[in-house]
Amino acid sequence: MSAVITRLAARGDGATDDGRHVALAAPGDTIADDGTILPGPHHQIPPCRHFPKCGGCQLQHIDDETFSAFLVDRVAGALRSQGLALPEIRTPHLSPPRTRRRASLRAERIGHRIVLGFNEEASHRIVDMMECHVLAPDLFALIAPLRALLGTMLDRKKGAEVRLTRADQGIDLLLTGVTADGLAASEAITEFAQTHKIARLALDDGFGPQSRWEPDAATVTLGGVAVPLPINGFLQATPDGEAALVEGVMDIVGGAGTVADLFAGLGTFALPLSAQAKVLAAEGARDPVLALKLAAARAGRQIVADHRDLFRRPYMAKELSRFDAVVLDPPRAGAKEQMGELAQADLSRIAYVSCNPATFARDAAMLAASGWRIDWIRPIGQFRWSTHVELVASLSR
Ligand SMILES: C[S@@+](CC[C@H](N)C(=O)[O-])C[C@H]1O[C@@H](n2cnc3c(N)ncnc32)[C@H](O)[C@@H]1O
Repeated sequence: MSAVITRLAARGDGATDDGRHVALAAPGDTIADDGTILPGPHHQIPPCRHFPKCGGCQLQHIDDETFSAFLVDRVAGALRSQGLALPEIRTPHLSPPRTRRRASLRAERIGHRIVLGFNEEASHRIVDMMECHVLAPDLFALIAPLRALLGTMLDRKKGAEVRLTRADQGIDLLLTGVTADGLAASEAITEFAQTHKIARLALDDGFGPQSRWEPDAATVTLGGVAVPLPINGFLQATPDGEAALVEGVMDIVGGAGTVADLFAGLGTFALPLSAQAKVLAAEGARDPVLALKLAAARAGRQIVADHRDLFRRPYMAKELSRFDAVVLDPPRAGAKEQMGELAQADLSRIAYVSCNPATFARDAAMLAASGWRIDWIRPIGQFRWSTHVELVASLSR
């Protein structure tokens, strides 16, 4: 019996109403008796030759309308599984193709060749990247030259990791698992960095990252303030994704006079907020806290940066009650340890930014049990064509 795909499952497989999962099928496709996928109106031709082998994208075979619906479904499904009523779910933001400004790639020597790219889907094998429809052009332009550079420093037995992040001054590169001893290696690094106008090139051979090239201190501008960019510092994946998240957060807590920004990183939200409000920015990693402190002081922004592990030492309800509003943007694990105190705080507004709908829904259910309600949620598809879903949510009481 042929069957029709009616939705996408969480991992991106097409699913029928009777629970059959079919890889690479889109909603509206028909599955013939012999398993052939007969494309429907939402099935598009994947733009990249590496799809579906490359683990960077799982959903290039669906159109944007279906990708948006997938993001909404993932958020709604997570809320339902916690028994939460569905709030208004706003139209998702989708990052356009070729806008990703940070990426973590793998490299390996195979025979005389250096292969460099994302891992294959569910595998340790690397897809040697010849084109990419998600990386921004300035990041992709470095792929071929990086193969040549890695050829001079990659050990035959070991793989390497290549992290690229766009700083204000150019691309910030971190190469992990390579050795570059001796004059020839140093000269190769300098020549590469000069030729490609690299902002910083750091190497980590197992003893921590060491900067080998940084003619001007690398910075990233957040909320109009240049912040020193730590090696391997966290930035939202795309500039437009960051803007959509900041817009959502400002919408929720914009008028507040005092705001606590929990899991603040380099100040993606704290810095724009500090143009009008006094901000407490709490963050568990030392380097971003120091960077934000320095940048805020130089710019005369009213930010107190607190180096604090919010899993082990969450803020107490009494401390949070001093603020008009709270912004939180925890890692994928969510912020369970902080929720009990947050739920009890004398506050009326929370902006919750999440990179994991499941932990967001769990945390929101803890808030809902104390009388908080979710006003609206906007899914954010920063990782275009991937199953990675982010969101910004407004909670109040
Ligand atoms: C998703 S990032 C968000 C950073 C920032 N809000 C932004 O948008 O750029 C999560 C942040 O939480 C921090 N973090 C992770 N575990 C933490 C903990 N236990 N306590 C405090 N911060 C933590 C990470 O270092 C990271 O900066």
